[in-house]
Amino acid sequence: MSDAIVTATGVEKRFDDQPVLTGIDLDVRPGEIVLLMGPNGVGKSVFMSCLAGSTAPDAGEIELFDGLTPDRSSAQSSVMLQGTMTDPDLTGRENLQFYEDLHPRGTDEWEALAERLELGADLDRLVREYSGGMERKVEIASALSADVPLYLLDEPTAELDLAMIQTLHDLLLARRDEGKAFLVTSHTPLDARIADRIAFVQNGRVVADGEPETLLDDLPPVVRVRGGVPDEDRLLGERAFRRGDEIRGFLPAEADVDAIAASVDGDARVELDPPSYTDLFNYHTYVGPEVAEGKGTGGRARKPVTN
Ligand SMILES: Nc1ncnc2c1ncn2[C@@H]1O[C@H](COP(=O)(O)OP(=O)(O)OP(=O)(O)O)[C@@H](O)[C@H]1O
Repeated sequence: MSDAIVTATGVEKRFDDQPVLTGIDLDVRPGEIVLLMGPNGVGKSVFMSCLAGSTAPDAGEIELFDGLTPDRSSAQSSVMLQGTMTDPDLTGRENLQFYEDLHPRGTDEWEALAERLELGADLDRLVREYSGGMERKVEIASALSADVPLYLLDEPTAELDLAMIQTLHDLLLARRDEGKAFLVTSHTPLDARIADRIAFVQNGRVVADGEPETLLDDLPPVVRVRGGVPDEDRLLGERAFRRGDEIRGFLPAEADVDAIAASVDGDARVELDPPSYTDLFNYHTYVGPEVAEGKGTGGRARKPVTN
């Protein structure tokens, strides 16, 4: 029997006959941080708003806690949906107080959270004067101030600087250790550091779901080439992932490092490298197992990330 507090099965959503979600399956259990990753526009926010009860799926089922629908469980979860939480004509403090009053389990913990997020000095300014990152901090402090077992956070680290991302990670990990559950959307590989599980969304469904270490172990070998350009067809996918004069790519099953070394200039260094979270993101977003198995052409979408 599952102890999941979020169970999504076959969730579908289309807009104007344009399919966005084509059958999302996902569970979240108490005391875990689940990261929902995928490139821009893949449907992460649409799925989150289905879980929040603000968008109705066209098909599939969503159960929260003991068989509740999203609209009947809103008191037990706290939701941060991008750009929908603040009133620009109120100050940061007024926005935070409003959320405390609005949410059935709202608390005044937003004051401490605002300090942690270094927003304290700006709390009495109008939100319309805030930067994108400051507005995001108000949304984060609002969502986390409710004392609930489940938090649904849509791209909380977007627009935060690296130090703030670390602070937010610390906040989430501390609550996770108290048994709280988080579903967090992201396209920042850095966020994988705090994930107990990562689910990758592609073409409207979850294409990989597992513990980060397991997902890393399941990747094809990663090869790093420095100071030379290998024949591109020696690496998986249409594109290798370039950063300066360094190229990273995934090794096809039939290839070996020596074959790649033979295809580059004499001075170039070719070596296997342990996979990073960025490699993991690139693989599930831009390459995919169908390419590794020789069933596709790769280059799923847009540009790979290199940080
Ligand atoms: N209300 C709507 N009406 C029509 N199309 C919509 C609506 N909401 C979302 N979409 C479309 O659904 C798709 C998925 O959008 P969504 O915001 O969920 O992507 P995302 O994965 O969260 O992307 P990002 O990482 O950029 O936030 C997009 O093509 C978007 O244009």
